[in-house]
Amino acid sequence: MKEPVLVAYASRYGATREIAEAVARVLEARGLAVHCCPAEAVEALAPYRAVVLGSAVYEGDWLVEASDFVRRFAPELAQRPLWCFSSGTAGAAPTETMQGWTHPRLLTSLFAELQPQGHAVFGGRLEPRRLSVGDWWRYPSLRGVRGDFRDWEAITAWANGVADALAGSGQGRAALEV
Ligand SMILES: Cc1cc2nc3c(=O)[nH]c(=O)nc-3n(C[C@H](O)[C@H](O)[C@H](O)COP(=O)(O)O)c2cc1C
Repeated sequence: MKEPVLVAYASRYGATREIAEAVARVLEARGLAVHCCPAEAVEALAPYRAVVLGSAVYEGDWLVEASDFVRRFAPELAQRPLWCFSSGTAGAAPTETMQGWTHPRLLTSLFAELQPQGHAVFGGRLEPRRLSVGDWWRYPSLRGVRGDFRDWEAITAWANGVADALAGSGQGRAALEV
């Protein structure tokens, strides 16, 4: 059996974890061995043939667990096919911070260096009753924005694109964007 694909995620309230799990299920259904876990739990990339890394977006950036993952494993990530996805309310929320958000600010240079095969931005989930008091008060412009904006069809299609690329050349250079 080929080495597994790692699906690593950073998630504060579970929405991004569930997207990562859906991506992992699609890859598994396509016959790939997959390991899906929180980014901070990954100790080495040596066992993996490819990496899918997803993070929730908070105040315009990825969560620190995902940024740390990229910094910790930059040399190994440069040697493997890498796909990234972000989950946020961008597009669904009428706030300046979120509109037009596409890439994590702090990671722009690292993204240029690592050249992921694709970076998808998926709608996330924002349920005020789930938020910590800190998050609720820290981001007043979010008030009034609520709902589950995750598009499972788009997520499944993107994951199938990742599987296609891995099955095709073994490296999959095709850029996949949603
Ligand atoms: C305090 C706070 C800040 C947020 N900032 C952004 C943002 O800048 N851009 C965005 O698209 N979504 C933003 N969101 C929405 C979250 O990214 C979205 O709810 C995401 O799906 C949460 O994922 P999680 O449950 O995995 O943590 C923010 C949410 C909160 C509570």
